[in-house]
Order: sequence, then structure tokens, then C-alpha cells
Amino acid sequence: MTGQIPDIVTTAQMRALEQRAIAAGEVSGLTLMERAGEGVVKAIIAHAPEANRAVVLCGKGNNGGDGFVIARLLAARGWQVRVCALTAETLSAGQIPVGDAGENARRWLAAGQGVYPLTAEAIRDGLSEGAVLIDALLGIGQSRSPEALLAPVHTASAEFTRLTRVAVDLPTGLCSDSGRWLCDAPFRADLTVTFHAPKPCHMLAEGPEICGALEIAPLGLRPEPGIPLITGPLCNLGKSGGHKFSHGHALVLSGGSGRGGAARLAARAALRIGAGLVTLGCPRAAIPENAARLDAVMLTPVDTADDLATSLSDPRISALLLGPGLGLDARAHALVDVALRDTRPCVLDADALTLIAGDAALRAHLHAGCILTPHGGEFARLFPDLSARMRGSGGPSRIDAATEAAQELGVTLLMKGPDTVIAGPNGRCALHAALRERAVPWLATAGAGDVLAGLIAGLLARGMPGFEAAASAAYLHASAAQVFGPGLIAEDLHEAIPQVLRGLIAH
Ligand SMILES: NC(=O)C1=CN([C@@H]2O[C@H](COP(=O)(O)OP(=O)(O)OC[C@H]3O[C@@H](n4cnc5c(N)ncnc54)[C@H](OP(=O)(O)O)[C@@H]3O)[C@@H](O)[C@H]2O)[C@@H](O)CC1
Ligand SMILES: [K+]
Repeated sequence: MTGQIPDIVTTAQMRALEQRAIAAGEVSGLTLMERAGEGVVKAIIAHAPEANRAVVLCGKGNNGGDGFVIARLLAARGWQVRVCALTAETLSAGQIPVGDAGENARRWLAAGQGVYPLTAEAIRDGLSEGAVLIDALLGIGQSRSPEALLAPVHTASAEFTRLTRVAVDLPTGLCSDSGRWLCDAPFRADLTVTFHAPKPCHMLAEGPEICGALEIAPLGLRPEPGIPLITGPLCNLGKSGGHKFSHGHALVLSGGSGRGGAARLAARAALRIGAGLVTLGCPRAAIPENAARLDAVMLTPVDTADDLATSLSDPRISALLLGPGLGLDARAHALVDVALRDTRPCVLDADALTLIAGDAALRAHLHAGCILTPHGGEFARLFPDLSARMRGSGGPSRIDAATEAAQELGVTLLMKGPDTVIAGPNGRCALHAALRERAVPWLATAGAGDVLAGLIAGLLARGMPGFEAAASAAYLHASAAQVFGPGLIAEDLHEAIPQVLRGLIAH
């Protein structure tokens, strides 16, 4: 997948787009299906240039219709093609369904080609090593487990080691809108060719694991806004003059002695991303430890809520961060309480999220300047009902859940993961997908989340709005991990940020 990636569209949006274009007389369903098939064939040839044999598995809907187009176009190129269709029996009896899929089945049969049943034997006999196995069983119309449908496919394909497995639109066994599996063993693709725009399942949850490489075939439909993918910072990161106070002052609150590492990681990240000043507020007893480990980050004693209130009387403090290594004791609770009664932009991570989850009074003070950065477990603590619904069949996707949660609390919410969702208090939403060429598995390391929280706090301190700061930080965080590569530990992220910034500012 290269170049500008269109916004993600849901199943409902995709269907509406198609229907509008057809109703307006701009295009017919048959033409769209032909374009879809052409796009898949083009991608297959680029992906498997040596192949000349394919088995196309066709379902009874329009995904299957695409399969018949693909079969016809590959056969026209001289490929040896076998179609194994769910509707083999009725088609062989001359019963052609109405509609675009039926018309493409008719064209296939009219060319003198046969249709085989969807059995392990028929599939196996059509394959050989190096062949292409094309899944056109189910697309965006699937809603229940296709376990039985896939059983012969798994049996047959297990006998080969060098198949190229291609999913049309999305792999069978995947929920299009959530990216969750609909069965234990979905189709596992090396390449998925979708149409017009990515669907949530190509980016979310367990979807990417079974989609393989992703190609987007255009259908000639007009683009419409969907969920944008974050492919760069959403704000200018350069500095143009000014003194340190013109670039903001972040205050990071820390826990006691021996617990300062997480807050130090966050504070350094805030400084690295360009906050003019960063102060770490910690109990007086922890000052020597932090002083021994920090130079450019300043220190101030914060033992009590009053100490924090005194720090906040300095109007130059432009953003707060509470959570990393903060603890869950009465002091931590009191600090979160004071911070939330202030209206300055405030990042709440880690322990601060746990405190908020357990205390409705704290939640009541959340405001639009707050940015919450939960991972899956923290999200479940904050939103147990929503989280339970997400696990159910047909439940909300991570995008829907984050959007609902952000609106419910009136905050910006960054739901962490390889598929990081950023949702604003007003329904705005975006996705940062650290997937495929942007995959950074070595980011799963202790302290990486603290650095992310620090990057957000630093950008907020510089005056960036919450949504933009969170989305940009997600991008910068993954980029730093990518620059450093394998062996990364959280401290390395700071060292990689300058290289990331140089690349961005040069552009
Ligand atoms: N939108 C567009 O712009 C374009 C779309 N195009 C293509 O159309 C595809 C969507 O087609 P679609 O709507 O016909 O749905 P599809 O996925 O083929 O399912 C069909 C039927 O399968 C059934 N079924 C469901 N689950 C099942 C199960 N577990 N096991 C067995 N059966 C099951 C269910 O019928 P049911 O049995 O419930 O009556 C369902 O109605 C899309 O993915 C893309 O490839 C392109 O041509 C270009 C333009
Ligand atoms: K499919």
C-alpha cells in the first residue's frame, strides 16, 4: 500500500456510496463489479508475477460475483482457472440468480468454463504448488461464523506449502467493521485487495494479522470523508524563534522515591518534543533521586495538594501530566483532584486512569482539555460496560468504542495499541495504524507508554490542541521506534526523536 491512503469507511458508508453512485446514474453495479475484479487481478499479477494457475472460491453474494470476474479475467490472460462455488449445484442445473453476481456467473459459464463444488477434493485438484487461492466467499456481507464454509478450504490448502492466498475485499471469517474474527480459523491471506477505501477490519484488532499485504483498488467512486489515518504530525513541529517560555512549560507529577522512572521518561520526552521547560513535581524525599537522574528537567517538591496548587499559581505552566509512577495513594488522589479542578490541558495516564476509574467524583471534574491515554486494560476499568459490549458479536469496534467513550466523558481519548484510536469530545476520530510497513513490535516495552504520555504533554505545553497533540504524538512515538528498530528500550525513544523531527521539519 503506497501513496495517499483514503479515509477508512465503514460497511454502511461503503454501501451508501455505491448506492448513491448507482442511483445517480454515474455507474452501474455491473461496472463496479468489473472494476473490482480488474483491481484484484492487477494486484495479483504484481504480487505473484510467476503464477499462472488459480482456484477461485465463490460465495453466493457479490463477493462471489467479484470472484467470477476475477476468474474470467485471469482465464483471458491464459491462466488455468478453476471456480469452486457455493452455488455450483444450482448453476450447473442452469439456475442463474438475478443480479450482478448472477450475470458474472452466467458469463463464466457462457465462456465454456465449468463450476466445481466447494469441497476439499475439488479445491485440491485445482491447485498446485505456486498457485493462487482466491477467497471470494464472503465480503462485507458476512455477519456470522463461516466455519463450515471454510472447513474444506483449510483441508485442501493444508496440502500445499507455496500458495499465494488472496482475499477479495476482506478475508472470509472477519467482521468488516470491528476487525474481530467471526470464527476460530478464518481465511489467512498473503494479500487482501479491497475496494475504494480501507474498511475498519484492515486496520483494527485481529484483522491485520490475517489480511496480509493490503492493496486498495479504485472503483471510480467519489471520495468521502471517513476515519482518517494519521500519516504525519497534525501540527507544525518547527520552532521559529522566541525564548524558552514561548514554547510552554510542562509540569509532570511523580510518585515517591524508587518510583520516579516512569515520570522521568515522560518528562524527558516532553522536553525532547520541544516544550520550552519541563518540571517534575515529586515528594521532597524523592528530590535527591530525581536530581541524580535529571539535568535539563527541573524539579519542584510536591508533597501535598496545596503544593500543587502553589505550582499551578504560575500561569506559565501550560500543560500537566499525571499518571506514570504517580501511585494510587491519598496524595496521588489529591493531586489528580487539584489538577482536574484546574482548566489547563492535562494528560491522564496509568495510575491517574485507575484513580479516575474508581472515583465518580474525580470523573465529574474531567474537562475538554483532558487527554486520557488508556491501554486495553485501563479502558476496561474505565468503561466496563462498553468493554464488555466490544467483546460480544456485533459489538462496537475500537473506533466506535473510543468515540463513544470520549464523548461520554467529554475528553480526548487515545486508545493505545498497534491500532491507536484518537477520539475527541465532539465525535472527531482518527486512527494511527502501526501496521505492515509501519509495524513496530519492539515498541511493546516497559516505559514506552510513559514516553507517549510525555510527548503529548510536551506538544500540549507548546500550545497544540488536544486532538492534534495526541494524534501527532502517536505518529512521532511509532516513528521514533521505527528509526531505532530492534533492541529498543524506552530511553532510546528520546534519542530517536531528533532524527524523526529533522526528517519532518526538512519536509
Ligand atoms: N459495496 C460496493 O461498493 C461493492 C461491493 N462489491 C463486492 O460485494 C461484496 C458485498 O456483497 P454482498 O453484500 O452480496 O455480501 P457478501 O459478503 O458477498 O455476502 C453475501 C451473502 O452471504 C451470506 N452469508 C453471510 N455470512 C455467511 C456465512 N457465515 N456462511 C454462509 N453464508 C453467509 C449472506 O446471505 P444469507 O445467507 O444471510 O441470506 C450474505 O448476504 C463486497 O465485499 C465486495 O466484494 C464489489 O462488487 C464492488 C462494489
Ligand atoms: K473474501
